[in-house]
Amino acid sequence: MAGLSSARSDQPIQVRTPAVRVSAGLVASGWLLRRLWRLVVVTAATPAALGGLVLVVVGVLLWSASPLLLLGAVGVLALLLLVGRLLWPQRWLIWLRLPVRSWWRGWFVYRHRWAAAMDTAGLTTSWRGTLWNPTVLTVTSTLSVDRVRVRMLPGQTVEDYAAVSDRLAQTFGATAVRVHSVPQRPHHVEVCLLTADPLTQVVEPLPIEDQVLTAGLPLALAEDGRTWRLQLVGSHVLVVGATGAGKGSVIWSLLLHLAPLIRSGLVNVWAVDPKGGMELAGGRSLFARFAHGDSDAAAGYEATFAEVLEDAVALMRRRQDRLRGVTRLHQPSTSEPLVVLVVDELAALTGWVTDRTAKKRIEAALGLLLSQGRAVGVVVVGAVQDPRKDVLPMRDLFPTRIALRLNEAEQVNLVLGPGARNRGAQADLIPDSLPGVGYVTVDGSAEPVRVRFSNVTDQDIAQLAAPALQLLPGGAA
Ligand SMILES: Nc1ncnc2c1ncn2[C@@H]1O[C@H](COP(=O)(O)OP(=O)(O)OP(=O)(O)O)[C@@H](O)[C@H]1O
Repeated sequence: MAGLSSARSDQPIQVRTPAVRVSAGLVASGWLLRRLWRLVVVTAATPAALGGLVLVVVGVLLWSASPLLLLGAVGVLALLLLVGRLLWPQRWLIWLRLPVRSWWRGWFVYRHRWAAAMDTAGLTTSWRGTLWNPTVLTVTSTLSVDRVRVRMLPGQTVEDYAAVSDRLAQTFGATAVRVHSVPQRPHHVEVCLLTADPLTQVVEPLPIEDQVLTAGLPLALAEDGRTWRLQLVGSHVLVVGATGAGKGSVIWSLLLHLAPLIRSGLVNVWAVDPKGGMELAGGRSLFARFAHGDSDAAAGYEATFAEVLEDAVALMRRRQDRLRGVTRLHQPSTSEPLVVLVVDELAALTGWVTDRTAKKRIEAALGLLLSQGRAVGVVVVGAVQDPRKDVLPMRDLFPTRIALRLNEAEQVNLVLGPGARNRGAQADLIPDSLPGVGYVTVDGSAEPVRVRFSNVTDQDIAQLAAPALQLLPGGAA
């Protein structure tokens, strides 16, 4: 063994492998093959490109048979497209117009200008003398937004793209750019470029649906044209907005979609309207409890609110006793409905209360409900104008937060969470002319979504609160 150790040499070991010499022709063919393979993959993965290719091949075949045949085929195709558009406008849009638009904008707007745009936005990297660009993976267009999925360069983060969103918007002629991470794809980022704003139009109440407690309540339209749904079971909802921002439309949209469930007994709404009942009185017939303050009450104006909240805490505790060890999330039923505590002006229960005893009772009850209520089917939906901590100390206990028009830029992060404004939630820049427009964040998904809540008119409210019409045989009311 001693021989082995004495065999060690102090000479450096040769670790560099000898260079393999490859002919230039081989390298060029390899490069060409890779490019061809990529073209095949991209064509096969893009229905519009595949369809275009098939059309070109058929066109060439027909032309070689007879030019007249090609002309006839083009005429028939144009007629079919026209009929399809008239008879099935939705399918025409989804199957033809949007794929073609995605393909067109993908190649001629984004990939065409991508390298220059990345360079001027500072998103390229130089490494060992080569300039590297993030890669565009896919482009999907709707009529109002282009979603560009990008593979980031090593070392980049989603925040790097969010920081230059204004530059990207200017480069590609978009009205705004939002940047999202992609779940389970840490190397990818989704850059959403807004080409038109569907939220400048007033949104009519969306159709009433069954199963909204599981699918989510369709309360608003998102800027990408999709319906935004509120998952109420298992969440508390905070709505913040300056005066006239449209907080009322959020609460009334919610009540509109809950109304059938209230009538069937699956949901109980307890309404607290500290503004003397001015805002919610129209929905009185829908509420299991309605506290609006009484200026003649012996115990004081705010004592009624404390009482309702304490009753909700007592109910919550009874449910906790029953459900302990049975389930971790209560499922609403007619025997044990979801209790939705709607508070129109939370500040009147927290910051502005003068009666110190009532204030303590309210704060204790609200804190208990917000920290323990959602698992047992007691949820709070609260609206407030001012999100500061001294007005609303427990705002972090709301998993769903909605920021309508706000007065100051600093308020955005207070409501939606740190970094929300950098990610595009500019709630302080929402104009007065767009009530009901706001940004929403839900715990667990970092990106704020821009939406417009449906506008519920006084007429809708009057109909909503009217007792359900009894249908007589033959359909007459
Ligand atoms: N989603 C909406 N779409 C269109 N108009 C809306 C919408 N929401 C509210 N409005 C209009 O904006 C105005 C103010 O709305 P609303 O009363 O709901 O605001 P608010 O935030 O509750 O204000 P305040 O705090 O002063 O009560 C109303 O005239 C209403 O018609």
